[in-house]
Amino acid sequence: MSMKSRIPLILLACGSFNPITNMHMRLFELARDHLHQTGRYQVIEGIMSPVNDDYRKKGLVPARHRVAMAKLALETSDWIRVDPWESEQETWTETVKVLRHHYNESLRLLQYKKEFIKNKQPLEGSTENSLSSHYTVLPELKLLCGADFLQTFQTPNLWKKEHVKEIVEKFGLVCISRAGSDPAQYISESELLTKFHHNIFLVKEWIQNEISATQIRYALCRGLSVKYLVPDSVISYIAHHNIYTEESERKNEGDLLQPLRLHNTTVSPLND
Ligand SMILES: Nc1ncnc2c1ncn2[C@@H]1O[C@H](COP(=O)(O)OP(=O)(O)OP(=O)(O)O)[C@@H](O)[C@H]1O
Ligand SMILES: NC(=O)c1ccc[n+]([C@@H]2O[C@H](COP(=O)(O)O)[C@@H](O)[C@H]2O)c1
Ligand SMILES: [Zn+2]
Repeated sequence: MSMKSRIPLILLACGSFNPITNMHMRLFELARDHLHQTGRYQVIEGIMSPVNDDYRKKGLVPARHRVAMAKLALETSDWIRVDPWESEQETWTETVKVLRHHYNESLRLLQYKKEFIKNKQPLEGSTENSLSSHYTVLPELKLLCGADFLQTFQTPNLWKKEHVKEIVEKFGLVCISRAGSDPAQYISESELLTKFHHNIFLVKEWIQNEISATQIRYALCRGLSVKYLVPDSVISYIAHHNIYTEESERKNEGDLLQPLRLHNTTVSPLND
């Protein structure tokens, strides 16, 4: 199948990125290679979506810093970008709603492109960038994650079952192996994941790279080097703004994650 006749695909990674590490960027490269090797897909874009501050994870520094660091790190990529939409919402947004947002955005862009091709002239409000990828069929959007993320689907009150269903049924998952996690086992233990396993791509990383953002923050707090684990531009940004300190590490200490607060209540939210 030629690249042209393949299904265009966008990869979306949601997470704290506190801070972005080289491994976060590797996830995209590994996923793209894997999907291209299936012979069915052409990956046209990668989107990294740093979580909202209201997620309340321990040590989570302000989103403006996490977005700025991710932008610096991704300057060397010609296909992955950071999208601040999720981080700019008033509160934390459930991941399925982030997927819906980006899906609607790709739909809007496609309609715009079709109009453009029909009229052969730019429409109002256009940017050159918005026309950069030349697909004319609706791309698929898949959630990109590490194997530990898949494991969290089993945590009580963290995810709504109907959301997990929508993610694996409507969108799909690309999951990269991570030491200590066995994604094939999580799938086999879940009736829902087993039902939609054809839409879950498991990617084995043979060159294991156990970088963790938490360990990076700990090293920074102790004044240790994180060179070659995080891009130099990010290291300079962290030093310049003195982002990771013992004080920043205490942020949200003892707080419940926002999804646990929301899903623990018996009253369901109105904006489902
Ligand atoms: N070394 C890794 N191997 C595979 N997946 C990873 C790795 N590091 C991060 N990921 C994935 O990247 C996404 C974002 O993760 P996150 O921002 O939590 O980074 P992290 O390194 O896991 O940070 P933390 O240690 O704070 O949890 C998640 O889907 C996570 O599974
Ligand atoms: N119910 C949900 O939609 C839900 C629950 C828990 C985490 N998440 C998302 O998963 C990601 C987890 O990030 P961390 O691995 O950094 O904690 C975040 O983007 C967060 O918003 C979503
Ligand atoms: Zn993590």
